[in-house]
Amino acid sequence: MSESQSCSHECGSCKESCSDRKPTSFIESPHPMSQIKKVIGVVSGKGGVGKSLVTSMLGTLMNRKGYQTAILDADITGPSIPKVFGITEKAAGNEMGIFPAVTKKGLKLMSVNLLLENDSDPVVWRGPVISGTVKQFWTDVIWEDVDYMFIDMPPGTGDVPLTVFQTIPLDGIIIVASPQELVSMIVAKAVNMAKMMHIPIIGLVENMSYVACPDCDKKIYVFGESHIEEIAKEYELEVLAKLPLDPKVAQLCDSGKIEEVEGNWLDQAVNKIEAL
Ligand SMILES: Nc1ncnc2c1ncn2[C@@H]1O[C@H](COP(=O)(O)OP(=O)(O)OP(=O)(O)O)[C@@H](O)[C@H]1O
Repeated sequence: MSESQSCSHECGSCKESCSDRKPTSFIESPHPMSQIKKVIGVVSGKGGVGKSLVTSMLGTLMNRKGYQTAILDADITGPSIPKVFGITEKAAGNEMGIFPAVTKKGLKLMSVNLLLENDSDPVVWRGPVISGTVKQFWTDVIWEDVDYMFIDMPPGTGDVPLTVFQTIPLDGIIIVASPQELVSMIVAKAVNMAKMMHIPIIGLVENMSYVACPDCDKKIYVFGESHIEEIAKEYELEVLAKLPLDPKVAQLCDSGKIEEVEGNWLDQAVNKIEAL
């Protein structure tokens, strides 16, 4: 019920129970010189499942299709995006803002590793400082003319993913999981967090799903049969891809050449993103 006839509509001064109270939005505006059309978060319930790989491959594929593409590396304590693209130079900036690095094929990137003196310097920062840095990657970086921005989210459901969900207007998220995670409650936590925050889930990607035999192409399910279809059904989500564990892909990541990746595993995900 509305508090009184004399409601000022300034919700900060009214009681929590007031029915006219509007939910507080923490969404931040990007830099005034930025133009960003769609923003997609790439999320995982825990670390090391291939979230950065999926982010980099999706960025590469959208860029190959002719879209202006960017990656914001929000994984502040475990940044891996510059390395897989072979970027070693530091970010430049002036009084107007910070400029993202640009890869060989023209993808724009921002990561904490572009700001640290040495790539191996640890980020020993408190949570609010880490969250503040992610926010600044959105507000202070000049993201000119971007059709699709992918955000490599920090793993889990903690403080920093929460900040990203609250401050950056995401058009949707893709959840990446390994076969082992799909039999645990970890994926469910990521799905439920997105639902709580009203962020649309574009779909699920299973990484390290199988190994293809180099001689006969037979799929070997090293971690047992996949459970992704059951999870997708339970949460009414779409399965976008099943990525193999592929030594060629690992080698491209290690040598900073992810933009040379081949394979059509993520085609369905790309189509879904284009249709957003
Ligand atoms: N399908 C795959 N085939 C080969 N190597 C892979 C595959 N997926 C991931 N890797 C390798 O596994 C390592 C971890 O992957 P990645 O950095 O993408 O995980 P992550 O989920 O982003 O981890 P974190 O959240 O800890 O940053 C990387 O060295 C990557 O090259």
